[in-house]
Amino acid sequence: MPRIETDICVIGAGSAGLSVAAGAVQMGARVVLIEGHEMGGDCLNFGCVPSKALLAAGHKAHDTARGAFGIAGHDPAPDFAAAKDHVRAVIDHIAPVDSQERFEGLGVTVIRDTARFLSETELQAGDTVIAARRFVVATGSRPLVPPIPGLDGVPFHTNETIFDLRERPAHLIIIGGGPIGLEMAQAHRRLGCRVTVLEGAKALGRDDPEAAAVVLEALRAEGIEIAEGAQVTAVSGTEGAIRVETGDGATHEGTHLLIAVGRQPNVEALDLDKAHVGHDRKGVTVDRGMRTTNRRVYAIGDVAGGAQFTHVAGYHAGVIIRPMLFGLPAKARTDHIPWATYTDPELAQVGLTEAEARKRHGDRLTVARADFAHNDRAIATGQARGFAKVMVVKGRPVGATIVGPQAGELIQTWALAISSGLKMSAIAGMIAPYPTLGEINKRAAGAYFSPRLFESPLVKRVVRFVQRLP
Ligand SMILES: Cc1cc2nc3c(=O)[nH]c(=O)nc-3n(C[C@H](O)[C@H](O)[C@H](O)COP(=O)(O)OP(=O)(O)OC[C@H]3O[C@@H](n4cnc5c(N)ncnc54)[C@H](O)[C@@H]3O)c2cc1C
Ligand SMILES: NC(=O)c1ccc[n+]([C@@H]2O[C@H](COP(=O)([O-])OP(=O)(O)OC[C@H]3O[C@@H](n4cnc5c(N)ncnc54)[C@H](O)[C@@H]3O)[C@@H](O)[C@H]2O)c1
Repeated sequence: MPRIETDICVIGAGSAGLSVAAGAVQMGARVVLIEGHEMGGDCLNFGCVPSKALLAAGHKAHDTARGAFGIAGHDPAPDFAAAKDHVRAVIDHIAPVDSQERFEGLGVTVIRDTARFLSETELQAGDTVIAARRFVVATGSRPLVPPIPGLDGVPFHTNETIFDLRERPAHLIIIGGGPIGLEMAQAHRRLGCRVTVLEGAKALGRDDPEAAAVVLEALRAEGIEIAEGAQVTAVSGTEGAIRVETGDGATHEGTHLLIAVGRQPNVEALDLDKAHVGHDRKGVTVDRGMRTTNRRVYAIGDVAGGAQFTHVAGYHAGVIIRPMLFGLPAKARTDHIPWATYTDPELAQVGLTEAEARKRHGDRLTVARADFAHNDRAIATGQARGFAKVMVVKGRPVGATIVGPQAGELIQTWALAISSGLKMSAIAGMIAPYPTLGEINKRAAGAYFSPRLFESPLVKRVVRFVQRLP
């Protein structure tokens, strides 16, 4: 049996594994990368990339249909299969960056097979045994398929199959009102499908409720039916005629079904027990340095059971490079991680939500806000709905929520402020070009200072005193 001795063995060529492999090999380590399925993992093949490409097609159809500013809209008759061609073309465009050829060109040994541990220091992929100084488990997650009665006898889609569907579903029922469910709901609605979302609790339940409400109102106004508190209890039917029953006694009928109720870590195939790597239902158990219960083994990205985003997977990779390559300590932070849901309007968050900040900081919290209704660029472009609010403690932001146009871009100001410990004065003192959507951030910072300036008796006394001077 072939045997490889290496410095670092990475399992999984998704966002997390690719980032660590590319970084480590370019800094001089010998790296083996093992991938059992598609290079690029979920984000490229079944996640971020296809979902944003499909949303882009949907947004284009919507804008064409709507018209505005004296320009007539017209029925774009969206070609569903052509939209899927766009999705495929986008994946193909990006794929070379994540490809086996590119990584081999960097000097990584790539093995295309499923990996499983043999012991604390060795694993096997295909017929090759790999012994490594350090292992990185970056095996990601897959869609959770809940044990709903009847589901095993009904055809359904997940994020792993929905992007291959080339015929437009007449009526798509989506179980789950999280980011996957709602992004897919809007993309399909705008491409001409009828869409029903069945959410067992609150849609976008991890986000600020006030901001989530803005998104939900916009989606409902487009004709997407969103039922909250609608836990799915039974599914029946065949392709083209699906029936879904919910705990509130309602029955929903549609032609296609998408399951989007969360994720499940990919741990089963790894034989983690043989390596003495602890794990549970949420994923591999890690400490703040992303180290598992076996000190030679790290776990990063979705499989580590924390926030499940591509940028978090990349961040984890950066955190473990320090100890693995340089023997230096490193800990992952979570207080500065942003995320965005790419519906129209977008919803973005970094740090604490208002409710979390209130719970943690009580009366020390100030919430500063600004509305897109007063942002001249948003008004000019007909996008003046939504707001930014910033949670501030002792003059520094501890969280920010933005719902509105380009929220995923705009949140980056606050992501920088929180990750670098900047004060609100840094944002208030920044000059933003006029007229930009980004002015909303400066305005929110200004809103933090205005009561302190305009409602302060001390300020007024000082001003009156200075005015008496010659
Ligand atoms: C529909 C959808 C939309 C999303 N949109 C966004 C978004 O807009 N922004 C964002 O930040 N995040 C988004 N995400 C989340 C993002 O895709 C994940 O957080 C990210 O892909 C996690 O990267 P990862 O490397 O941890 O795992 P993955 O990308 O899942 O990669 C893990 C890899 O490991 C391989 N593997 C598993 N087990 C083994 C084994 N035993 N041996 C060998 N190989 C193995 C798998 O085949 C896979 O290629 C989205 C997810 C979905 C599903
Ligand atoms: N824009 C982005 O960054 C983006 C986009 C998509 C996905 N993601 C990542 O993927 C992860 C998974 O997304 P998701 O939307 O699948 O999961 P999620 O956990 O965020 O949402 C799933 C929803 O399904 C509901 N649900 C569960 N069981 C149900 C049932 N039987 N009936 C009705 N509703 C039920 C839950 O209450 C929940 O609101 C996200 O947490 C995120 O990390 C990110």
